[in-house]
Amino acid sequence: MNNFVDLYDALKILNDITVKRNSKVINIEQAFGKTSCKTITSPFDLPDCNTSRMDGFAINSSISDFTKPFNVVDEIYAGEISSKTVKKNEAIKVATGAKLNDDIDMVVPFEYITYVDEKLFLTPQKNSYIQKKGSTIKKGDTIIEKNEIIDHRKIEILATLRINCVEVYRPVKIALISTGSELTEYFAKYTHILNSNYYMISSFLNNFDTEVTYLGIEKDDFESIKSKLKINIEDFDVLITIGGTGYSKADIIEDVVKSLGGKILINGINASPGKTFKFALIDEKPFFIIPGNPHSAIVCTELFIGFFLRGLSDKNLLIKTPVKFKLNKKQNFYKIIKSITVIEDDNLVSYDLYQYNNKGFRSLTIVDKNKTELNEGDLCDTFLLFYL
Ligand SMILES: Nc1nc2c(c(=O)[nH]1)N[C@H]1C(S)=C(S)[C@@H](COP(=O)(O)OP(=O)(O)OC[C@H]3O[C@@H](n4cnc5c(N)ncnc54)[C@H](O)[C@@H]3O)O[C@H]1N2
Ligand code: MOO
Repeated sequence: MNNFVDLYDALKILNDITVKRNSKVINIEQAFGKTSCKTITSPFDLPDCNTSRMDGFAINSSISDFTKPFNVVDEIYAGEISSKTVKKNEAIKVATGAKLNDDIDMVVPFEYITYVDEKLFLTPQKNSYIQKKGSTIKKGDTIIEKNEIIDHRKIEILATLRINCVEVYRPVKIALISTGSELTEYFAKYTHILNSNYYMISSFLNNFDTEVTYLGIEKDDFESIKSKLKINIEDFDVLITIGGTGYSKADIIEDVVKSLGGKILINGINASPGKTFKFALIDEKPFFIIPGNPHSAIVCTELFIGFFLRGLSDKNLLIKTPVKFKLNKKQNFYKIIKSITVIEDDNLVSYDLYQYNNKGFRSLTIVDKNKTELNEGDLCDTFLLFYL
């Protein structure tokens, strides 16, 4: 009964789990928040030739005499290139973004020109105002790493590089099952307990790249739970059940996992809430067994499922923040607090959710197992979820 897995070992186990996910090719407009399944490199230098950073006159300063006037031989706009070569004291009127031939070594911005007797004089510049070929990105540079989550900044670069499609992982397909003979879906049925955990978990999962299928409520009964899992294992990447982790019912889930040839890797942890959380692999598929108690269900969903889903692409998931609350707790057990992490005086600090119900990172604060007393200002591991 007491072979709890240490909380940090449990997180490590979850971090090492990989999910086999199929891929699909999508247009970059749909790529925000998706995970690239390939490394993408640049097909060419960016810019692909020298370009002007300013509106002004492009010249070959090394052969020109600035005490003499300049002749304008051509005019070009952004993206255009001139067929002319600039000779001594010749200039091409250029717009920002115009392409420059190799003989041009300086652009004199419009602010630094004068006309004397309608003749154009240019003031030499310290800065060349030329963006060099390949200075932003070199051909072959990595633009997006394998397993990187694509954002709008990277999408802009992909578009500039004329890459309009990317291969990304399909959303993680998750099956969700509530267990408990006492549960109901009907809001008006007051004789039963409403399946509120379903709303919590499904809305949480919708923040990730997932496709969630709700498979309904099953009674606390070995055969019902077993057959529900058995017929669905093949179609999903991840399975989640809620409830039935406590001492009266735990055997059912454990027996179901064993009867399906699965292996329980986490059978309770030394943390509160979360003591009865379990995790198994069935046919190599991750199976999260979340406690039914709603407070515990929230914490376990955020920490274990959130950690797992984020861990599929992210590496550094925990940061240290000072807390703004105190508490006493029992030794040898971690305490997990639903917190809100905010910026104060340029630093992140974590408040107990019930002290600070406002804008900030939804987070979990992990109070170390060795502590019996936590004071304001003490540093704790913090798992940041999302900013709301
Ligand atoms: N003798 C002991 N009993 C319990 C212990 C213990 O150490 N010794 N641990 C407690 C802890 S900690 C937890 S957590 C719960 C785990 O219980 P289960 O996972 O088996 O959950 P249930 O018994 O099915 O339900 C508990 C509670 O939560 C309600 N519930 C369940 N599912 C949902 C749902 N989908 N939506 C809303 N509410 C739900 C359920 O009706 C019960 O009220 O065990 C303790 N017991
Ligand atoms: O497993 Mo219970 O989660 O300690 O609240």
